[in-house]
Amino acid sequence: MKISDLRLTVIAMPRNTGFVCKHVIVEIDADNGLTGIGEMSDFSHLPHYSLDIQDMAVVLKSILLGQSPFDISLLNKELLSNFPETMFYYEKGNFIRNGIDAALHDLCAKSLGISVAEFIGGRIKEKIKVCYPIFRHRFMEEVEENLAIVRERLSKGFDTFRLYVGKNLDADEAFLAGVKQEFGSKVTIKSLDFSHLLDWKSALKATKRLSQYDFQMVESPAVQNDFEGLHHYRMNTEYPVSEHVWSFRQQSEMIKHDSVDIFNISPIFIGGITAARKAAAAAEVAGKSCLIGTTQELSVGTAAMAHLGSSLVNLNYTSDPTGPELYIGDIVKSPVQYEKGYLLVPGRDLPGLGMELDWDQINKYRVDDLSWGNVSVHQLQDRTSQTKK
Ligand SMILES: O=C(O)C(=O)C[C@@H](O)[C@H](O)C(=O)O
Ligand SMILES: [Mg+2]
Ligand SMILES: [Mg+2]
Repeated sequence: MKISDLRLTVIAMPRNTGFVCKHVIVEIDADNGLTGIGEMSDFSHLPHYSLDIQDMAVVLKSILLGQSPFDISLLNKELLSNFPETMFYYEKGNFIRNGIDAALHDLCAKSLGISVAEFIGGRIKEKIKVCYPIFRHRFMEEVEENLAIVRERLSKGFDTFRLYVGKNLDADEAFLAGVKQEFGSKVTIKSLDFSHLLDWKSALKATKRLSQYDFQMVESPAVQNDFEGLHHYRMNTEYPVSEHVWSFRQQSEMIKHDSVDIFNISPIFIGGITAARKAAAAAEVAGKSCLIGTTQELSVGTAAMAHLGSSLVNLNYTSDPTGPELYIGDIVKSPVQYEKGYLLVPGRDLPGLGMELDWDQINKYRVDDLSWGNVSVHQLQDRTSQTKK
């Protein structure tokens, strides 16, 4: 089997909040007539520049065409040469590598008539506990809006949530108090996510203030790549600490500095299933746990994470992929399924990722390029369409 062609299609998908995320659907054709699909998810993150999609396709074809899709390690090495790791959370080169690597996994598994989970080592679990995101409060009036989201999601079986915090601690506190009062033990707050907005001491002070309420762990309580700061924070709190993995060098520093309890591993942020498996293996060797994070993918990207999560022996914490529940639409005929707050891993009977593109939906949401609309930094940080300053 040889790779014969590649196509990239840009999608602009609004969230229920009105915030629009741009994703790129990847199709890799093989000379046996099969097509592998992948997803470069959510380019709508800082930094505020965009990539030329036509030029990206030319570069990727120069790397992939004529190659065997089974040479996944070699092709990942080539992709890494072209789109190197950086020490930055939202490095767009990782998004590119992720979409290609997922499509290669889909293509190879399809050609063998097996699912991606089987292709990467088999299934430890058939469903993955996830939590629904409550985005950051900037104003007190957002508290009631967010309690209404919890109410609505609980009615749909989501009993676990994660809260982005740190911009308005009065509102964060009011929300946590409201959850405790209205829902009690029916609702679990998995984590407070500081999103690297505060230095470690400010995050520690905020954590102590909010610790009168119930939550299980804390994520990103220091500025990016402050490995010592994460360690200082971690030594001064009883909460497990998680951090996203955005490069092997960064993960290596976090292991050396004993910065975290949990590695938040998402294929999108480390550049694919192949790289994510290496990061999970490094975590296992270092005696650390993992959770599957998210950039909030569509169903193709979410399915890739479900297959990955299914195969991990150290996936010991509630994970985050809930993208298909956040967007107003999707781009596949049968979106991934959630049941009682679990993401269901596509069945063994479905080859590859188990996803089939829906071109009616794709044509409904497709756009020409990754150019930005009129969007502000706070909207990008908090994934909101709200314009109130
Ligand atoms: O855990 C996180 O941090 C995120 O989920 C980051 C979010 O910004 C996510 O990428 C999103 O687009 O909602
Ligand atoms: Mg996070
Ligand atoms: Mg995102």
